[in-house]
Amino acid sequence: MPAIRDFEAAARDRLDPAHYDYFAGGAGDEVTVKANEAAFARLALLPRVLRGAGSPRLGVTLLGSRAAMPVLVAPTAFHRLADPEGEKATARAAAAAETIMIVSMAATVAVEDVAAAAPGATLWFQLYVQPDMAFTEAVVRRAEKAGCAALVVTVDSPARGRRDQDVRNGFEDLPEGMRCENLHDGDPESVRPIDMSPAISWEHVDLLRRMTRLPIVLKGVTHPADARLALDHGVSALYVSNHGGRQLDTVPATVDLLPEIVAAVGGAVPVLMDGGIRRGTDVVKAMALGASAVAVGRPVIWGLAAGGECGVARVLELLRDEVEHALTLCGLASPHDLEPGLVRRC
Ligand SMILES: Cc1cc2nc3c(=O)[nH]c(=O)nc-3n(C[C@H](O)[C@H](O)[C@H](O)COP(=O)(O)O)c2cc1C
Ligand SMILES: CCCCC(=O)C(=O)O
Repeated sequence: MPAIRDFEAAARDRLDPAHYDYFAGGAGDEVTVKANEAAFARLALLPRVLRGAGSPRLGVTLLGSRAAMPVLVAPTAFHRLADPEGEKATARAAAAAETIMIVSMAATVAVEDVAAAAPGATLWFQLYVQPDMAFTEAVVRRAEKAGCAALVVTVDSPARGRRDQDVRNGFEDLPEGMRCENLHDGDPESVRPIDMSPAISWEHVDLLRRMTRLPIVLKGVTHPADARLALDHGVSALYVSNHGGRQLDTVPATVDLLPEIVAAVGGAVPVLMDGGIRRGTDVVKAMALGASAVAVGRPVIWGLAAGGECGVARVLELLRDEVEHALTLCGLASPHDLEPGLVRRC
């Protein structure tokens, strides 16, 4: 299969339709879901020629974690709905691609088991701060102990997104035999439901900062004023995301938000982004507009549903090859050489 789109088609064929809809869908009228991809199509690339750049090198280092390419695995929930091995398969594929996997707090395999299944994988842990801070701390300790190298705190979810298609499908809960294995405090018998709380505030970020030595990445920032506030609260990186259009509908496309956030951050910390990346050229555009790296959510799930670990490995390899090819055609030796002049709005 030569493109991510083919994996999506294969995943649609294989998945229970309600599960496909859960993975593919978004909030409200899915304005943001569509906008994320459409925005990349509206950006044109203006390559340079005769630069003698040679073959590009794709490696990046983010918060002390090394990745062989600037494409990370975004945190996504419920991988066992796509493949029986679930997050273990994803982690093995991420390790093979030598990239970073951000393990979701809502994973269907415990973070300890994900780490054990993929020795050598670089894992970061995504956290939904729970109002019970003692419980939150227990989960953070589990992630630290499992060897996760950063804490990605998702802040775009003070409530769950309203996803009409899930309501129509009656998709409310995981099937028998699957649970969110990271939602306990060390006692696997006591898995709790995820509590999305509107009371979460900057104070919780400060508490987390004091709680752990792990670098904190704030995921789901879209407003430049919040980007500046995040710096005041000592975060190690920002992650521009609208949750793949699954939380607040009609938030702008993330790639369109990047320039303002990057300007607000002024190089103080790395800026990651996700939303709508389906091609190597999308990666190049986002990085030209100032992203230090990007992440992919649904493409990984399509790979997992289509072919388990091999499917994810192939999706990551495809993206790697496409980024390398796009950089070559832009006359660049590295993603670090990307700059805004390479992108035109059309
Ligand atoms: C099925 C699914 C589950 C997700 N689960 C989580 C999650 O548990 N935590 C989180 O921070 N983001 C979650 N996200 C959002 C992703 O991290 C990411 O922001 C989004 O998928 C990026 O857009 P893309 O799918 O177009 O690449 C989820 C996204 C999808 C599609
Ligand atoms: C309670 C699991 C949340 C998963 C999530 O973030 C999503 O479906 O977008």
